Amino acid sequence: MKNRNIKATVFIILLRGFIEVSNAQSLPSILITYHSESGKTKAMAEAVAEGVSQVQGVSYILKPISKVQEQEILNASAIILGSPVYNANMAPQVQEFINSWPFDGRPLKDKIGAVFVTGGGFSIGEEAVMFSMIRSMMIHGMVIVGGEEVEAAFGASAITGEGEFDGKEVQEIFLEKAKGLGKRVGDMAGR
Ligand SMILES: Cc1cc2nc3c(=O)[nH]c(=O)nc-3n(C[C@H](O)[C@H](O)[C@H](O)COP(=O)(O)O)c2cc1C
Repeated sequence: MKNRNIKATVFIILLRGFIEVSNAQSLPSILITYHSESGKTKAMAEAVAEGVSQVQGVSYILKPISKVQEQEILNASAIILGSPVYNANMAPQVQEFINSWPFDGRPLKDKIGAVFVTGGGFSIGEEAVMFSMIRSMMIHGMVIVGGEEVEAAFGASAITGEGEFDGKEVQEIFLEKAKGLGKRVGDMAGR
């Protein structure tokens, strides 16, 4: 009798573990990925992740583009991509990353896409870079989502090197835009 009880208990524990793992695997997964040399775009990526984490029923992966595996791109329901502005372009590493995305059969079609950037100054490339990344996502057939507020309509951006924003950590006003972007993408991916 005692043996039977032990077997039943072990079976229930294993079954619960199996159900938990299956649930975790079936949650929509959001890939938040970025390139960052001096930490500003990384700080925005972490704020995006904080926003996603406010949404129930979705999971996320947060990592630099250099660490992303192709399978993580294919598994993702949404990709939120961040770049610093370099001479009014996305960082070359981000362009290379996009160029590496699988295209045959359009496996990224209908995935959600969203972007965030950091740039040194106002109106010297941030919006151009957001649209550049958005355009590439659209070539893949992705569905683009902007931020929660009109101030992040095309994605979240932060100014990191001009006037009062120079020489500091990324300011809260910009991190809030990133959180809003993460939350909105999380909401959409969960639907
Ligand atoms: C080579 C280079 C070119 C840059 N060009 C621009 C630019 O055209 N416009 C802009 O707003 N900021 C420009 N910046 C500033 C960076 O975009 C800004 O410092 C950014 O926040 C850095 O992000 P990170 O800390 O994630 O590396 C440039 C920086 C570098 C290193």
